[in-house]
Amino acid sequence: MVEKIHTTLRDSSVARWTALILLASTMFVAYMFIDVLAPLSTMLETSLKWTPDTFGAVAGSEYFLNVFAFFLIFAGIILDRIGVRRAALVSGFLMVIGASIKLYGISDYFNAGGFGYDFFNSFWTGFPGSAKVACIGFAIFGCGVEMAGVTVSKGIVKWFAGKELALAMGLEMAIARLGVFAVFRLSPFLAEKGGVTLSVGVGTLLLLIGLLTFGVYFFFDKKLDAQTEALRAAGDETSQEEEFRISDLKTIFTSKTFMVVAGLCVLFYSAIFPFQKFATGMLESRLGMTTSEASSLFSYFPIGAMILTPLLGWFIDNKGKAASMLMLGSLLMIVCHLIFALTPTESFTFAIALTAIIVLGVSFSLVPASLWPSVPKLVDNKVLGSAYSIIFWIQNIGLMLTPILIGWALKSSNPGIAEQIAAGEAVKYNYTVPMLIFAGFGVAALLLAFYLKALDKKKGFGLELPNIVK
Ligand SMILES: NCCCC[C@H](N)C(=O)NCC(=O)O
Repeated sequence: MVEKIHTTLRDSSVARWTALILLASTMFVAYMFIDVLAPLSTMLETSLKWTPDTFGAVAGSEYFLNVFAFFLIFAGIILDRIGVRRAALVSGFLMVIGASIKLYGISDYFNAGGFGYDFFNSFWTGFPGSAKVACIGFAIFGCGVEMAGVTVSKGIVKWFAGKELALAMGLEMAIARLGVFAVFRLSPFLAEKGGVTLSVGVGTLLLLIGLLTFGVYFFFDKKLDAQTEALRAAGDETSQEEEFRISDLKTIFTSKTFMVVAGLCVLFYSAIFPFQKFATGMLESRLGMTTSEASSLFSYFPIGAMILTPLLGWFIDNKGKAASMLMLGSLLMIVCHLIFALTPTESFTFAIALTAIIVLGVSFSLVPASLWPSVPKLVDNKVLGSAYSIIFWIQNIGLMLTPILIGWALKSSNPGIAEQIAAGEAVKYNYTVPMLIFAGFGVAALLLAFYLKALDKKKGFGLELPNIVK
């Protein structure tokens, strides 16, 4: 007799949380790689001649193909068509390939005249060949990491919809933040031992392990799909999933509320991720610290977010209030960036810097914890992958342009400093203008958060309501 299945892996909490850990482990190493060079801006300026604008351009290159080649939009469509497990593998491969190219660009072998060195240094000579190769690699890595982000979000909805969705998303982000903490501690340590190549080399190796973790997830996902299919065939699962059509994308682009959420996302994140790239340099300059000390101090930023994001996720699952949290998160961000920008040097102590970093970490948990689980309330499940990828795409435009803008603003507001550093003088950049720009993004995000709350009240999407259906 064939046993009839009434439940799926989704109904087992052990299986559900194991699937989450597998997905989140890859994001842990991916987020490590994103910021592997972030604490090393000073070292890169002396070893590879990367001035702040070069450093900013390399940081922004992560998003280049996603934005200009519309890769992220395709990634969402591909995801909605081929499903979570296959998209996870594609994204994992892209990350490993891109990271390997970036590693080659900054390697001693390349910079001692290795393959391609002459070619990459033969044009646009103001931008080092090492930075050009690093940009190509980071742009490919960027396709992988953003596709992984969309895939993991859809994967979590697949396993946790109607259950602990915001908590699961919060935990996934917490694990990713732990990766940022780890890299701010590990990268300067490794760079001191074996140069920037060792830091990036270890990051690349970890990504390979992340690809294997996605490989293990593949089998979990396959089993869940087989069980869900069996339930459908037996008639226990009533709602047959509708097929995704490209024309469905129109519903996303024409949703005003969705576009407001996307606007808020780009403004908020433009003042967070690009800030991470410049924070070590800013703290070195403002507190007169070494790279390693400044990087260790900044590592508390993701730690605050790591602890709070799952707790806030739990709160949103059970009590709601996501739209209000978006407002509070934007407000806290403005205050912190203004502290970095405007506190006079004599008052900008270690304690003030640490407090502002921790409060910024709180802001960095309030917004992601409330923003990402709100997306399924705004769009149909069949276009969810595309919806996440469109938000990420809009966000990526900001993440690409902001480091370029900040690098340029830093150089322009400090005339002559790059030349003095190149000549070996111990001078520091002044970060006031870049920090004011970050605060400006926060102000715009706050205004949109107010508007979103009003829209939700009028249209009733339930952004302030709990996720758990009792
Ligand atoms: N360089 C940052 C990559 C992560 C961007 C990604 N699109 C995202 O927003 N993830 C959610 C998060 O809060 O980390």
